[in-house]
Amino acid sequence: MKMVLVSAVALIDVDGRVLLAQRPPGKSMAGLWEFPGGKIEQGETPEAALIRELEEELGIDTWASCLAPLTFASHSYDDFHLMMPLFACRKWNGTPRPKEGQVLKWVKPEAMREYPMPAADIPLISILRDWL
Ligand SMILES: Nc1nc2c([nH]c(=O)n2[C@@H]2O[C@H](COP(=O)(O)OP(=O)(O)OP(=O)(O)O)[C@@H](O)[C@H]2O)c(=O)[nH]1
Repeated sequence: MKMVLVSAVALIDVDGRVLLAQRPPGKSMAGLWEFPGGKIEQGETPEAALIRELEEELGIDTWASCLAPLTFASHSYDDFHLMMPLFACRKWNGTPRPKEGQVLKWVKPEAMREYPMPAADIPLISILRDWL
């Protein structure tokens, strides 16, 4: 099966809330809430992919030294297998703004179950809750 590498991040604010982004209509898995991030390009590190995606999607800057490996998702969808490292990040420059039509929401880990997420993300919720 095709292997897709995606790098994702739990951005955590001073109140311990996590940023979720709702996938816009027209995209695959539209309407589901996900962690910011995206596909890792050829020759790119997971950290570099995230730094690039955070600028493109949210207009914020962060650094590899602020990205702490937290856990990962390994999940088979119908047409591909997703391998997705999840980093945690508490420090960045700028205020996250939806640059690609997403809806953004800061969510307490205890409330994340109320936000429908992609199947791959479901096991990550309790890990994040226990860790925060
Ligand atoms: N960023 C992100 N992607 C996720 C999460 N969970 C999950 O299954 N994915 C999947 O990983 C892929 C992310 O790639 P992407 O963000 O570059 O997706 P895209 O919409 O540009 O491309 P696509 O339309 O081919 O899916 C998508 O298939 C997305 O559904 C998550 O929490 N964050």
